[in-house]
Amino acid sequence: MNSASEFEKQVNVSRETLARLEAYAALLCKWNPAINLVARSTLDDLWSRHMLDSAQILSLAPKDTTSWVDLGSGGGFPGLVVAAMALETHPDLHVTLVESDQRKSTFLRTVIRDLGLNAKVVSRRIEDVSDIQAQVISARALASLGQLFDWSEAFLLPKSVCIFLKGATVEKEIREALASWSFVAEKFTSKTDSQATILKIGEIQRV
Ligand SMILES: C[S@@+](CC[C@H](N)C(=O)[O-])C[C@H]1O[C@@H](n2cnc3c(N)ncnc32)[C@H](O)[C@@H]1O
Repeated sequence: MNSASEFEKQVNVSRETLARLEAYAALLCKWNPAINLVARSTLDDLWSRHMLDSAQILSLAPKDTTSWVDLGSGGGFPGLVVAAMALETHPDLHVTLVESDQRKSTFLRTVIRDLGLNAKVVSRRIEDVSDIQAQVISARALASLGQLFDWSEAFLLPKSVCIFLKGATVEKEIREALASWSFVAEKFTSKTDSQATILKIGEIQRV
């Protein structure tokens, strides 16, 4: 899938949402040579590898979700895609993107401003943020599951869920995380990569 129209066939979005995502894609392609937001080799497949991969997680969030934190957002995946789609489906949802790289943060703020998204960027290291909690915490391509739990702990509310996009090592990561954490995980096969798993995790507690 290398175009917005193919994306549209897989995800039910309005014309306005698709136009927002196209504007985001155009900004990403413009900025990418300078600050390497995504691997250059994946740009030809932007709509599947990045847009659809990110889009598939919004429907996993509880319907009443109003607060979402995306850790290590990089070029905005999945957080910016969630924020762009949420304007249509979750109008009260606010997304916080935590990204320590200053140039990537500038890019993220530019997209948020240009697209009018209900989102903000916290340009600090995740481990230094202690004043933000959210109902959903997401991350993609950031760290092992155990490290993600360590980082997510400060952001958790009593009923928060974590939605993490994981690769082929997911079972090993779950086994290792169980040494320090108890949790209930639902697994979903990714629509974009049969080797990838989306974890929706609740009831997270340190043991
Ligand atoms: C491999 S990239 C993945 C980006 C994006 N989530 C994606 O899937 O395309 C990891 C991102 O996390 C950021 N990052 C890594 N460690 C971090 C930390 N401790 N605090 C904040 N950001 C961090 C990096 O700057 C980088 O942009």
